[in-house]
Amino acid sequence: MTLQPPRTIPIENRESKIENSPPSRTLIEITDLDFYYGEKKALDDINLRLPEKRVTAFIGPSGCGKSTLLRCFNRMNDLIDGTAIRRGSIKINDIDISRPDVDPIELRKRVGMVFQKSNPFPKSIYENITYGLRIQGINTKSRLDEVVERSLRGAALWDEVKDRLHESGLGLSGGQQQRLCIARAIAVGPEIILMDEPCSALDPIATAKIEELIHELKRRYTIIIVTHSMQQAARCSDFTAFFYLGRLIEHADTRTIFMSPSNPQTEAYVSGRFG
Ligand SMILES: Nc1ncnc2c1ncn2[C@@H]1O[C@H](COP(=O)(O)OP(=O)(O)OP(=O)(O)O)[C@@H](O)[C@H]1O
Repeated sequence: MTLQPPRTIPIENRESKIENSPPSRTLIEITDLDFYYGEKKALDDINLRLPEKRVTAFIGPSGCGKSTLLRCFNRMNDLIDGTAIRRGSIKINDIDISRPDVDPIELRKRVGMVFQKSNPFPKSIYENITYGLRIQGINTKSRLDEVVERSLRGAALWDEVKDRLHESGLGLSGGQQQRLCIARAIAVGPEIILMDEPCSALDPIATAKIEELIHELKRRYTIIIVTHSMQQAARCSDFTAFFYLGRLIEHADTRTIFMSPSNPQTEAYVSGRFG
């Protein structure tokens, strides 16, 4: 007897039942977006609306443009020479984020990012969290203490580190470092948190903690997560967008994408037949 891989990912036990949640307004609106690296088109005619205080997963095979689109939301691609949105727009709260009067530094405070590999600064846990506030000129100890505690609690890390706040962030485990990076993003008061394969370097226990945290964070933040793990998308997202060769193939609530996708390419990908 040959064991076949499951054709669909079981999502019956997910706590996140969007069917029972009130509808959420659109926070990010992407219209007719074409994005280029030099002469290479990496995103082709993307139209997508992402709801506030929900988790949206971006899935698709390597090179399909997931990270590129993620980096458009906080204009991180501006840091790469030769990149350009040549057509279309991205609006957050109805404001086109490419407008010349939108300051990318301000934008990145509102749209925080957590990367594949955790990247704490080589500083104490306390300094990691307060760094963004200090460069804004906030130096009052009581205020910084308050933000440190709130951010670490928000990232489910406070109990593990409250007695070693002045030790190096680099002394934490991989999973703790990733939660420290989430706390650092939270500290500057974002609305949106982008996560680019945040668990790909973590073991299953650390991954489960981050997924649990994502579930908590969506009460206050809009989360977009790029993941190669179909199980992770099924477990922790409310909506899923499937990309292929720079195009958005299908976007729907996660249950629909995994249980009854309308596009045959989506079906083939989520059932593990390609990718
Ligand atoms: N800095 C860059 N310069 C030129 N081309 C790039 C750059 N970054 C990405 N690309 C190209 O853009 C396309 C989309 O890449 P992107 O990294 O967004 O895909 P992805 O779906 O996130 O892939 P992966 O799952 O492997 O991370 C690919 O063809 C890639 O080679």
